[in-house]
Amino acid sequence: MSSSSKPNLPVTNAVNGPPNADLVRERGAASFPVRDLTYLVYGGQERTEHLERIANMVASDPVFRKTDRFFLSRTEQYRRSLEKVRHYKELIAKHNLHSELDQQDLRQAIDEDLPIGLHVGMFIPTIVGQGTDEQQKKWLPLARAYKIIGTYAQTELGHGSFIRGLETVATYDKSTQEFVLNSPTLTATKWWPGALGKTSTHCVVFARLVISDRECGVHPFMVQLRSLENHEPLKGITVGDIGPKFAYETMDNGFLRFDHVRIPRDHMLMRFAQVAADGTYSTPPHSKVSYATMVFMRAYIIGTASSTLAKAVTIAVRYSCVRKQFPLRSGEPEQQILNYQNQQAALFPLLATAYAFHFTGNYIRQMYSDFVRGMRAQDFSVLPEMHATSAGLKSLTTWIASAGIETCRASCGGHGYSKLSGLPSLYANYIPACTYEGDNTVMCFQLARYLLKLYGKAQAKPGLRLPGNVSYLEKSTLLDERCDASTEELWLDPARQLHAYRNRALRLVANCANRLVAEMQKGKDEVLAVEAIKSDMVKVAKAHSYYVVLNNFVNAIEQLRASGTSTPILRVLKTLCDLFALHFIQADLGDFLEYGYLSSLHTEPLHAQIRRLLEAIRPDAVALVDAFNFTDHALGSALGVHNGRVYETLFEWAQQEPLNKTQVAPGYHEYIKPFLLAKM
Ligand SMILES: CCCCCCCCCCCCCCCCCCCCCCCC(=O)SCCNC(=O)CCNC(=O)[C@H](O)C(C)(C)COP(=O)(O)OP(=O)(O)OC[C@H]1O[C@@H](n2cnc3c(N)ncnc32)[C@H](O)[C@@H]1OP(=O)(O)O
Ligand SMILES: Cc1cc2nc3c(=O)[nH]c(=O)nc-3n(C[C@H](O)[C@H](O)[C@H](O)COP(=O)(O)OP(=O)(O)OC[C@H]3O[C@@H](n4cnc5c(N)ncnc54)[C@H](O)[C@@H]3O)c2cc1C
Repeated sequence: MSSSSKPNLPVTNAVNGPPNADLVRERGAASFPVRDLTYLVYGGQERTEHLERIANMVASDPVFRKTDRFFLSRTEQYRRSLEKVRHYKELIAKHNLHSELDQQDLRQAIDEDLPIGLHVGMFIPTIVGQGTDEQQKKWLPLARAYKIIGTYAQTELGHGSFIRGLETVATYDKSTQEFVLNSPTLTATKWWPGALGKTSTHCVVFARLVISDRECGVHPFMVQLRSLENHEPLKGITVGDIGPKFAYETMDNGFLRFDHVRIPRDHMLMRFAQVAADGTYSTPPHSKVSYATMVFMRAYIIGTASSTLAKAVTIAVRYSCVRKQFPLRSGEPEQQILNYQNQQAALFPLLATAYAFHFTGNYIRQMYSDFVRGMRAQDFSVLPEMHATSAGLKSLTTWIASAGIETCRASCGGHGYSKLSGLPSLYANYIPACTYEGDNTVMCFQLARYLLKLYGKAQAKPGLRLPGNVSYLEKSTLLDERCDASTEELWLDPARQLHAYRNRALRLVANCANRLVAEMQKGKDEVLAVEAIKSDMVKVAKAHSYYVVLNNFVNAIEQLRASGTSTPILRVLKTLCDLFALHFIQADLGDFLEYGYLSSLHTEPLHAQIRRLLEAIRPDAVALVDAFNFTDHALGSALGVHNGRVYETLFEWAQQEPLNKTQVAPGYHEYIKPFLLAKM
């Protein structure tokens, strides 16, 4: 064999050998029926089996392979994702997967940021939410059949968070009944929208509507960007990719400029606000109704925090079961690293959180459906609650999931740093969720503002009834109450756990409100007073959102109990719920100690109970991650493979590294050989 053409490495087929014995043993020792928990997570046996059929179909299809993704250039990754889009469409036709739900299941199984994500997730929902019946009739069939591909173009170079600051203008020309779209400045350039750069033929553009020099605020407009014949940009449109990013290589986030581009009047999405032919403007029934797609997307993002964190935890827990370091005493076998308390303390709260967020996802989905039902009947009364709650939960869940993935990566030691662990790319592709669809901090201000307002109302009008999740704001007497969990057992009482979270949230709201007043008494107007309490507002929003997550977890377990769920499943869910509740008190202990809600009388049993919960979860840890039911394809990780053949898989996958294609390194002749062979 020539020394430079082929690697001198053993050819292994060891990845498919017998499963790792430790994993097998742990799976055999679970305290609950794993399959039943899987059914519970995915909505029943039938639904689980359906999802499995789709996941297995995807996992066995070479077009959807992931293992070589780290060796592809950006352009190759983009092309590959387009190939996946084409195949996705072929499979829909071949397997008759025409329902929205089937297609969602298929995309979820493909598990990649495809350049049709924005088409499905925001372009179509905006037509549905903001278009008139005629507009929907015109564009939805084309969009659903992928005869047009669209995106959601709102953010600009100069503004993302401050939507009212957008600079793109749509000026109504009464004489031709057209809007003239223009990007008057460099900072008016649309910047960031996914799939805008190279893929989309159309987009919904958010622009400030101007009629006869009158500013009418930001509205959505349907604009064709590229020819449907040859994909060339249309006249007056400058469009392209924004260049390299932290990750997200499969997505062509784009820029877009308009040079006096004309679109017909009926291309403004006019379900709520209208411009008549003569230029008469009718205002929408709620000033923020055009922001509804963002609310939808935030609700969707909350739902995905659980599955993303669950993936990271699955990888880390399985690997920690296989990985061994150090005997406890000399001569003894080495320990699985999952036996170490520190490893459990890092991973099990995240495992508990993945389950907690699952129930938060269910909750927000239900809240969103109720909200949409109301909106269809022109009832916008739930919008403020929906907006504030989803803004807060989107922030909390994405922050925790992002930090959690990194914790999982670090807990896998050196191999966690390998891209083959799947964790670096999971992290890099997930973290923009803290920024897109509303920067998390800015979103927290929205929730805090809502809470402060309600608190003020409740103070001004005793007896006022507030909606369920915020009803604790009515009860200022709660502020005088203290924790009475002075034993480990008492800390397992859900009522006491919820009391602690409610008390903390109310105290932070009340403090913020008091500080606001104090700032105003010092002479600041309300705007500047708010500026002086902004970091506290973030804490308020987080505290309330923690309470909502815990409350839903506790309620979900109660409902499961009432519906006859088996004792072993209830027991393990209760243990997870307890760990979630107690871990996040421990993590923010200062909040609870600062105002004397807790003292060392309570913190000692709290810490002790947490240690007991970690021990309780240990024997079920593998079963609990198995219950998430991810395929190896979905995890894309050599460390998280179901059969636990971690080292074999790592070794085999590493052989694909292009540097290993030759025995002698590229560059050897130019750069290494000269000094190696130089005369001394
Ligand atoms: C739904 C459940 C799930 C169902 C599952 C179904 C599955 C469906 C399939 C989906 C498939 C999807 C695949 C997708 C894969 C793609 C992955 C994601 C890709 C990334 C997408 C990223 C896209 C984007 O980022 S788009 C751009 C997003 N931009 C933002 O979010 C900007 C953030 N800024 C704002 O929202 C606002 O400007 C804000 C809120 C910061 C301030 O607004 P403004 O200045 O106008 O208002 P204020 O003066 O501050 O407030 C006035 C008043 O209005 C209230 N308010 C503000 N916003 C809203 C709102 N949205 N709704 C209601 N009310 C609002 C505000 O609170 C104030 O109220 P007051 O009472 O006066 O205090
Ligand atoms: C991967 C990715 C995909 C995206 N996809 C899309 C898309 O498809 N369509 C689209 O339209 N957009 C998209 N965006 C843009 C995204 O929605 C915005 O970047 C996001 O809303 C944040 O806005 P910004 O960039 O203006 O941040 P900025 O608002 O400039 O935030 C910068 C910092 O300033 C702080 N800050 C901002 N305002 C305040 C304030 N009032 N008080 C205190 N602090 C403040 C923030 O907390 C943050 O720390 C995408 C972005 C990314 C990263």
